[in-house]
Amino acid sequence: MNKRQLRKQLLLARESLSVADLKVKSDRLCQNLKQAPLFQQAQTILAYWSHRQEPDLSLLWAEREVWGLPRTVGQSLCWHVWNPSEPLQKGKYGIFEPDPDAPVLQPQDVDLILVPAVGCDRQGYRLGYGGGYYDRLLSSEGWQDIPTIGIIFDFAWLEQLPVDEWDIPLKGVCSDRQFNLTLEAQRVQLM
Ligand SMILES: Nc1nc2c(c(=O)[nH]1)N(C=O)[C@@H](CNc1ccc(C(=O)N[C@@H](CCC(=O)O)C(=O)O)cc1)CN2
Ligand SMILES: Nc1ncnc2c1ncn2[C@@H]1O[C@H](COP(=O)(O)OP(=O)(O)OP(=O)(O)O)[C@@H](O)[C@H]1O
Repeated sequence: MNKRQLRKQLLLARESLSVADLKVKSDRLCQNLKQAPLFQQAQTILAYWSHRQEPDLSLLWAEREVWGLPRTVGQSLCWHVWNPSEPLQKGKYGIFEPDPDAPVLQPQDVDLILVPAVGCDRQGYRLGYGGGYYDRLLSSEGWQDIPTIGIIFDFAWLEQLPVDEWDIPLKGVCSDRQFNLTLEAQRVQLM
């Protein structure tokens, strides 16, 4: 299957989850993240506001006062400081975004990126909505060395995704069933 067909199939499966199932799975996923040393040791974490039944990270908001949320600006993502008590506004694609006047986060301010995904594979490759936003971000100056964790429900964790030359593998994946660093990330950490 190519990326477009896979995206369609995985989005359909995700959007068929019941509200109750979505909550149970999202809360389990948040618990798995909370237990990961990478999460515990990170100060400033970039997250996302759930869209189209993505795992809902709400259970995490109480864990930190400062988060980073993205705003799409042209072809890029701009990251703003967000405190969970602050309101968000609907942006392009209907996704909730932070106030454009909120302080901007630079890569040196960031310890961890929680990357929303439609699917991930064992090597950490990611399928997104097809905009290329995270691929462009993670290939740009300053952003390459920040740990990245793909966030998905377990059914979207596949053996192997089709890979394009611009795809950059994530360091790990977290689902409602497990948190896993890729073999490559584990190898680099051991060195
Ligand atoms: N919650 C959340 N916020 C996020 C992302 C995300 O994946 N999840 N993004 C991650 O990048 C950025 C937004 N990226 C998006 C990219 C494309 C579409 C979209 O709706 N695309 C069209 C057509 C795509 C196509 O060419 O096939 C569509 O799906 O109908 C939506 C969001 C920033 N914010
Ligand atoms: N580093 C990059 N520089 C320029 N263009 C890029 C880069 N990475 C990806 N793109 C462009 O983005 C488009 C979408 O890529 P892809 O289908 O892999 O997106 P995605 O990872 O699913 O989407 P998203 O990150 O928005 O969720 C591709 O057509 C590609 O041309």
